[in-house]
Amino acid sequence: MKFTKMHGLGNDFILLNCLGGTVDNPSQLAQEMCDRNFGIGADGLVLVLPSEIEEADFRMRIFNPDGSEPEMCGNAIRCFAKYLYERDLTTKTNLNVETLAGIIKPKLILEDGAVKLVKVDMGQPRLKRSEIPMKGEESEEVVKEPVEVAGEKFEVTCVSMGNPHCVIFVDDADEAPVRELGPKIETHDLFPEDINVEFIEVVNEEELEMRVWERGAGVTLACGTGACGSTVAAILNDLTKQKVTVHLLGGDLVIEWADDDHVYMSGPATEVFTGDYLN
Ligand SMILES: N[C@@H](CCC[C@H](N)C(=O)O)C(=O)O
Repeated sequence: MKFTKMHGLGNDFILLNCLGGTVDNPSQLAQEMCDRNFGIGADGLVLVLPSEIEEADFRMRIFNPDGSEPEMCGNAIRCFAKYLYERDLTTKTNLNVETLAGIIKPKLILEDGAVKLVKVDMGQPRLKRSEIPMKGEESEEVVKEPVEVAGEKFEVTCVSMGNPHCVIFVDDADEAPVRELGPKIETHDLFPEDINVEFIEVVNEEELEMRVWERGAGVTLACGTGACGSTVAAILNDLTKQKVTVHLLGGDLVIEWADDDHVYMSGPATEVFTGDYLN
């Protein structure tokens, strides 16, 4: 089985070209291929699929290393768009991609014919409690809500970018208890579909420092939807301007929650190698 290994700021993926037919049991395959000791090793398995809906050019499915299927992945969709363009599978530089979070629109920014950056219209953030989803009485937004985890109290701001994010503001991102609290918050009773957890230090009005624990994956070097959700959370808390640079362990993303209520994410995508998986 031919595969391509790519990453977006160190958040790494295995891409499979399924334009001619999909794979059996992608959930199982993701668990095997993403294993860093017994497989190729990755934070997710991405299927490149045709779309059957008229407004979309292609369809992306992504599976976490634990086999679960999230609605969206920001870093993967930049890799997805670059993969299609560089393999001449499309000539379009503006794509409409069907995902479980709706149609997401990556735009390739070229320099001397090569893909330099990908700017993605990630759509509107969903703020209602039921949209995140989060248990409890319905509210228009979940901002600075007290939550008790492992005997400690935290204030959380929650945002859905198609997939769910729980944002906690901290004084020092490097000291954030990502590995200790991440898994406990991920599976907290409040979140019926589990949740991604972002620890955010506000550097200034235009910069955030982020550490992330991803649902179904654990610590990763970057999370695109997480950077978008965290920017929205920072703005809801009056902490930053509408456009910020988010510093992640793997590099920087520029995120803007624009006047049209859409969130825009700009960042790189990198191909690392191709191979043949012997299964
Ligand atoms: N790394 C991703 C998000 C991948 C999905 C996530 N683990 C989830 O379960 O929602 C990104 O770049 O957005």
